[in-house]
Amino acid sequence: MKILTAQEMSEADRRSVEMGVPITTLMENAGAAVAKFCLRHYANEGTVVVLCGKGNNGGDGFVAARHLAQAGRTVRVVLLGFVSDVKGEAAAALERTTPQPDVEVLEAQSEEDLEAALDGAALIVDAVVGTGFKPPLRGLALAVRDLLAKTAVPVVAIDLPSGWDADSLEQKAEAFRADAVVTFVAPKLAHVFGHLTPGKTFGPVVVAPIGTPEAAVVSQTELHWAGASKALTEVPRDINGNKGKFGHVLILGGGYGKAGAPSMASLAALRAGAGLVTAAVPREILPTVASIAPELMLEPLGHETEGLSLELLEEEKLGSLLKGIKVVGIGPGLGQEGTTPEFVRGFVERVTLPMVIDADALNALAGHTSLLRDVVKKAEMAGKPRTIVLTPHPGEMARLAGMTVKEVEADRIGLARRFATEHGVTLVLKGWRTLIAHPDGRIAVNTAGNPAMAKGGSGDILTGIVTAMLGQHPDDVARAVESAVFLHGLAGDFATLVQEEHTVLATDTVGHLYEAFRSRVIDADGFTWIAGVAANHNKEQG
Ligand SMILES: NC(=O)C1=CN([C@@H]2O[C@H](COP(=O)(O)OP(=O)(O)OC[C@H]3O[C@@H](n4cnc5c(N)ncnc54)[C@H](O)[C@@H]3O)[C@@H](O)[C@H]2O)[C@@H](O)CC1
Ligand SMILES: [K+]
Repeated sequence: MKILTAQEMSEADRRSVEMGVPITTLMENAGAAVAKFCLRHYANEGTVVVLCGKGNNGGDGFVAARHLAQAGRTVRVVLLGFVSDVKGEAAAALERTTPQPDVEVLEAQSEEDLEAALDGAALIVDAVVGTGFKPPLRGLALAVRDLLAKTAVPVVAIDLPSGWDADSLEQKAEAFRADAVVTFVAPKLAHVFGHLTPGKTFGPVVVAPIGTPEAAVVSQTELHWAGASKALTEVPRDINGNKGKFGHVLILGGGYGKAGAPSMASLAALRAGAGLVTAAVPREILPTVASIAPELMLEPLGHETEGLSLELLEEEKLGSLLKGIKVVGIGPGLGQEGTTPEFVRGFVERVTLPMVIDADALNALAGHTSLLRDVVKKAEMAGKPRTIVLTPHPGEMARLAGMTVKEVEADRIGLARRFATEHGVTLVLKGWRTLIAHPDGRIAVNTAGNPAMAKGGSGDILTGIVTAMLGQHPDDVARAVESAVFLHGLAGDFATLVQEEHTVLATDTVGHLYEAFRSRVIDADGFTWIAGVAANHNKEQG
């Protein structure tokens, strides 16, 4: 599912018309979708107040009002202006709505009018402005924003909360409050980079199909939504699958006082469906790591104090370590003692298995990233392309790229794309939002996860999940990595729903992976949930 700019959205509208789907149809489908969402997710009694602007966003509101009235709701349409100001498609939609007996239409001219109109509302639909927003918010819309801020009545925004700039990567506080957003055709940048309620887990942001032909949707942003790749995990596992088929993966990590990281990565790899997981860790911490799960197999590495010895890179030692292994996750808790960094570089050079490089293994590559480009090129020449996935947080990215964290955060999309394409690797750049940049330059944006996950261990379990997904889907690297990142965030969302943002531990998140796998991003109405999947799943489960 592509992520569009407002410009690309209006071009999609234009192409739709050229392809025989008129705006009237799009508006009718849009309004009907909004009404369906409201009827399914919000209380089914009390007055629905539909706040309408004079443009087509308002037009969607008129259509939604008609459907809500036909479903038996008492509906109050509040126009910010005069009916005579409404033109074109929106005016036609208003015509189709006004004969409804239970739809009253008020023309609001002042804050008092608005206050009176909102009185007694059980649900508010924000159809004031959508992609036609020209900042800054002005006139009566300002009064509406302030009134909505003072009420707790649920607000469903059509297309965008009014005051959101569709193309913005972060939202300004001037926008209308919204508890849910129903947008159309595809998410816009604001839907995946903004967040409804700053500091709280997402409200629902859903994408409704409205009949726009697929061919009409063209995007130059080269950005798409990572959640669509979850479909990869929704294919029932092969009934005559076996441990080997689902991949035997190796987690290589651990060091002095860092038994937890490889333990968590291994546990997460098991929970994410790997057939077999072996943890290769220094001898001293082996019993501790083994205690995380009896299902885990162990391989002793050298001694933690002097770091990993280069002898481990010898042919037969490496051969026996990697016997039967499909994918390696290297780095959790590895440390940087002694020869460890040199070991990591030697490992990346010699081992051609798909690998996920995280944490201290990433630090070992800082200043040596040309090694990545070289080994990828060498493998390509040999006709056996290599799969290398890096999973840096901004600090590790800064060291890898030789920049400051501030510089990394200043242009996350550009940097991720450049690094991935220049080195021929898949780069998972963690943060808000986590980006998955593929070697071909395409970038997926993850919209699952929440601040509760900014805690020790979160990265280790992501490494485990990515490693396990690659082991199960070696021929679909892009979607294996995208689904792993999305499932990781989704599990964190489920954990936060039953706990609280301060208390969730990385191992709790692992414990909620089953809900993440079980949930669906497309609901019974055909709406795609860009955000709010966890809450909706729990609601649907009743
Ligand atoms: N494929 C799609 O996305 C479709 C889009 N449609 C709707 O059409 C909308 C776009 O319609 P328009 O282009 O007519 O524009 P909008 O309706 O989004 O915005 C124009 C209206 O917003 C007001 N406005 C603009 N900036 C403002 C500001 N800073 N402060 C206060 N008021 C402001 C204008 O006065 C005008 O009333 C979309 O958001 C969507 O809801 C649907 O009708 C059908 C298809
Ligand atoms: K709106």
